[in-house]
Amino acid sequence: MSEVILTLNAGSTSLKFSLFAAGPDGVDPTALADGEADGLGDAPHLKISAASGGIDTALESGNYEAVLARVLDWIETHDSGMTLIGAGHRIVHGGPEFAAPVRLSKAITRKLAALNPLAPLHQPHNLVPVRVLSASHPHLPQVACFDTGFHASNAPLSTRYAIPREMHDAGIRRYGFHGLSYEYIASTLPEYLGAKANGRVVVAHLGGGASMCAIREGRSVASSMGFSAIDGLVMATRSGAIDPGVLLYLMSERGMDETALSDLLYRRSGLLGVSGISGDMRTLLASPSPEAREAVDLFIYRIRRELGSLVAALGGLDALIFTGGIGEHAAPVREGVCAGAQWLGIRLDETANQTDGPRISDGDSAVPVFVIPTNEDLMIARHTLHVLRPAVVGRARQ
Ligand SMILES: Nc1ncnc2c1ncn2[C@@H]1O[C@H](COP(=O)(O)OP(=O)(O)O)[C@@H](O)[C@H]1O
Ligand SMILES: CC(=O)OP(=O)(O)O
Ligand SMILES: [Mg+2]
Repeated sequence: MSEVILTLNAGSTSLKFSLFAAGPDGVDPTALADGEADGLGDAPHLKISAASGGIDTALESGNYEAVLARVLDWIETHDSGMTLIGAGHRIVHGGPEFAAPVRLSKAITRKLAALNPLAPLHQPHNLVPVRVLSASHPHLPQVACFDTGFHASNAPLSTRYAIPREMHDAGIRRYGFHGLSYEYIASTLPEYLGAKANGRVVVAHLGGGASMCAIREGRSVASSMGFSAIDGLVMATRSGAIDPGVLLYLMSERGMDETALSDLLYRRSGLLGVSGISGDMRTLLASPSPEAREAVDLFIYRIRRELGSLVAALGGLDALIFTGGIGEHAAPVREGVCAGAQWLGIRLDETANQTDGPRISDGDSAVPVFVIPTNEDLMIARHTLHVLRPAVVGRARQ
């Protein structure tokens, strides 16, 4: 009978999940299965991949209750004898109060729901499976793992906006996101960098949401995202950094209110807004349209500039890492970034870049450049086990 952890990463139209066997103390949990329910808005579809046999099927209902029930049913009826001992959730925002992973209670879940306006594209969706599981499995321990948590090591100065102190004290400050991804990457650095793993590293997490993080001695020093997951780089449909004066102008001259601005900044901008075609990097790279080319060029240009800023925060650079769907698979994007980083002594190995690395810098490069696949789910499973371990061990002894 193997004890398993379910990890969940819920978005607006998709629910990604993985199952890990807990394993003995001190040993990494082992992946048993992973899956995704997508098209939850219109054409719900569930796919589970497992060595022991998965499923790939349309769903009658896209509501989270039905989807989660189906996943739990698969776990319970699967013949490998799995016992679910806990669920770990990616929760995008921990606000000023939560940085370390925490076992969820009703009171904590309510506090996290109060942060919904800070991450409207993520937080409300992240919390739906928490409530669904609390209702269907009231005794199953659930753990929240925060995307903001890894950046708790940022120096106070780097978290501050130049606004009145009272506002900073009320939580209006930089947080940073994609922390589970960065923490996982930081944990793999010794394998790729040896002694340099403790040095100054910039990681570019380039996916639907995109950000960059400066890491020193395995800890976050600064990030391109701030108070919300809009700041910094160009993203699939998010603008990234924008002069706040533009927003004031749109309010006064175009009568745009909070709802309209939120829709603009989160859903109609970024690669989609500039190209007018798509927010998907694969589509843009394959498109002959000049607007698609310009969107990709802007994406790359902003990464180059952010790289300079993060190198300044670190006082130098010992390694550059690409991760996330685009970072791991889009060779032309990495090529563009590295071509603009020659001033740092970076030299690309074009052949290695075409085959996604892992090492994509050549022998003459002053700074090694790697492609490292991220694994947010494993990071959630590690945290969840760490939080639950005393309870799990306690229960086993009863
Ligand atoms: N082979 C590829 N070439 C270029 N872009 C890719 C490739 N594979 C995936 N991507 C891009 O990765 C992005 C999704 O990244 P991912 O990290 O999976 O996103 P998210 O976690 O935000 O859902 C999409 O823009 C997709 O086009
Ligand atoms: C924080 C964030 O942008 O997350 P995602 O990349 O999943 O959209
Ligand atoms: Mg992601």
